Amino acid sequence: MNSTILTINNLNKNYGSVHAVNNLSFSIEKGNIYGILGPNGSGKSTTLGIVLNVVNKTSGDFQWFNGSLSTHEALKKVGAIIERPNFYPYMSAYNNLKLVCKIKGIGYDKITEKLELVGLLERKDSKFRTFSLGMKQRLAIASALLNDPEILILDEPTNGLDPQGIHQIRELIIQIASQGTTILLASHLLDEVEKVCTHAVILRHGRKLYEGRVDQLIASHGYFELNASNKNELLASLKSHTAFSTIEEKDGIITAFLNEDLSAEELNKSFLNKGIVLSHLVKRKESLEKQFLQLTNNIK
Ligand SMILES: Nc1ncnc2c1ncn2[C@@H]1O[C@H](COP(=O)(O)OP(=O)(O)OP(=O)(O)O)[C@@H](O)[C@H]1O
Repeated sequence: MNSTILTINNLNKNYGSVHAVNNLSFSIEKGNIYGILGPNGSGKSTTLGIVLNVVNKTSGDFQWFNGSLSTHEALKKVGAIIERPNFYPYMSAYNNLKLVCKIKGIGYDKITEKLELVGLLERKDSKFRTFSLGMKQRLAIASALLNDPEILILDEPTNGLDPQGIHQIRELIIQIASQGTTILLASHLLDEVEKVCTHAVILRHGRKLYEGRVDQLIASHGYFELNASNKNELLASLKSHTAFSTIEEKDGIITAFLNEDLSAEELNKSFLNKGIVLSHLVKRKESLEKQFLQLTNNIK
């Protein structure tokens, strides 16, 4: 069963003449891993800052947990790392987390469990300053999880890390999600979102270019864009066709995503046999990278 963690409606943020977030709407459902993907300056951090109440919005609104709680109360169920981890360098990992618990007013009982989750239990007595960048980031994740949040928010979680550190953080994010924590991360790396996320929101100049499942964006078998004068018959036929996973209708065009190989000729023939005459039929197959580049470079 789905439940909504966060809904953003027509959100805008202006910094002087810079429209950093432009009429942005999307929602986050429980149990998924969301990636906000976009090049530098596309408004990712600003969006995260607004929903975490550290940046003031210009207009629009957002709602945590269907509006059942005040933003202040809701944020107690949110774990977030939006800046470089800030711990005391000469204090141990364990004592740093103890301090976080004190500040947040939560018990110490989760510290060991979270250190183990991020693979730092053996290093719990080491001073923070002796940690690699990747370990520091993992400690920050442990810290953000101390109160068992419903959702973990990460801004560019692998920035600056070496390949091994990047791999560890990505695996960790997937593991945390598998235990039921919803994840929202911002990244400018397409392959990161592709590898880690189930869902993506793609931004450019603060505007949403795509929202949906990553596997549909990848659409490895491609997809058809279709139309017919008898649209209802076409839709019904597509829905009963086993080759398609998802069927969407937008701006008068039907998009049908393939879950197996099917040529345009075969599809056309099977529709003709059913008496459905197509007015539009295009098969598309694009790599996520190509789509991302198209989305981020070409669309105004
Ligand atoms: N405090 C600020 N004052 C003025 N302009 C800002 C401020 N913060 C962000 N901006 C501008 O808003 C736009 C969006 O920035 P934002 O940091 O949200 O993007 P981003 O996608 O997170 O990029 P990056 O990964 O580089 O941080 C950019 O043009 C940026 O210069």
